[in-house]
Amino acid sequence: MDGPRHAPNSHPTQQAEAVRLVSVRKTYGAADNPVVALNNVTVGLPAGTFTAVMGPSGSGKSTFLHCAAGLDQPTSGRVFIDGAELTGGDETALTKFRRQRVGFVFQQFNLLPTLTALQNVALPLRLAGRRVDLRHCRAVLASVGLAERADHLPAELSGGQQQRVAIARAIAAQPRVIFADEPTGALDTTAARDVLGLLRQSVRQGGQTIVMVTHDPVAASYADAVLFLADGQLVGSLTRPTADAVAQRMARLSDEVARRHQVAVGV
Ligand SMILES: Nc1ncnc2c1ncn2[C@@H]1O[C@H](COP(=O)(O)OP(=O)(O)OP(=O)(O)O)[C@@H](O)[C@H]1O
Repeated sequence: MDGPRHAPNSHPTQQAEAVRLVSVRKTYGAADNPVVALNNVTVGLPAGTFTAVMGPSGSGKSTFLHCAAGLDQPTSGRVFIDGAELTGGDETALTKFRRQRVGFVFQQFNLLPTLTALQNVALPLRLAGRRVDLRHCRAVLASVGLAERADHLPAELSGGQQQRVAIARAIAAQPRVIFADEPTGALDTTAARDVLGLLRQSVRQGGQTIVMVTHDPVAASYADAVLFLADGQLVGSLTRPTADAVAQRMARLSDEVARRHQVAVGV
C-alpha cells in the first residue's frame, strides 16, 4: 500500500480551530434503552487541515460527521464551526448555517441530474442567496480538470468526473469546512486517487479544512491526521499517517472491539 508524501502545509499560520465538538453525545431510540452512537466526544480540528475519521462498523463515524456538520443535532454537547455555535438553534437556523459555512461531498456524488456540471457547481451559491459568479464556477471546474465538461449533464460523466464536480461544487462556495462521507467509496483506484489528490490540494493550496469519513487506509493516508472511533468514543489518533500504520491500527481496534463485545455478551 502506498499513499502520498506529506508536504509541509502552505498555510502554517492558520491554526485557529475550524471544528470543535465539546462533550458531544448522540443517542438513538427510547430513553430507557438508548443506542449510544457518540459518547462524550470532545475534539478540536485546526483550520487548514485534512482529518480522516475511521473506526470499525457501527463505531459512530457517520454520526460524528452528521453532528459535526449540522446534518443532525447531538442529544447533548456543543458543536462549533469556525467559532460559531451550530447547536441549540432550530432546523431553519441550522439549514442557514450549513448553507453559509459548510460543504459536503457524498459517496454517491448527489448531483442534480437535470442540471449541467456548471449549474450543479453554482447551486449552493444560489441556494444560499449569494451572487453567482459563473466565471469563478468555471475556473473551479477547470481546477478539477473539467473545463471541457462544464455543460455536460451528470449522466454524461464518469463516476470519477461526477465526484470531481461534487468537489468543485463544495469548493466554489468557499465554505469554512468540507465534510466528505466516503468520497471514494464508489470509485475505482485511479479515480479515487484523483479525488483524494484534489481534496489534499484544496487544503494545501486553498487553506480549506476537510473532515473525511473513510474505511480505506490508503484514503486516510492522504489526511494530515486520522481520528479513530470505537463504540462511539474517540480512542486515538495518528498524525502524518501512512496507509500501513492506519491499517495496523484499524486491525488492532477491530480485535479490541470484538473482544469487548464478546465479554459484554458473556462469550
Ligand atoms: N437512526 C438510527 N437509529 C438507531 N440507531 C442508529 C441510527 N443511526 C445509527 N444508529 C446506531 O448508532 C451506532 C453508530 O452508527 P454510525 O452509522 O454512526 O456508525 P458508522 O461507524 O458510521 O458505521 P458504518 O461504518 O457501518 O457505516 C450504531 O450502533 C448504529 O446502529
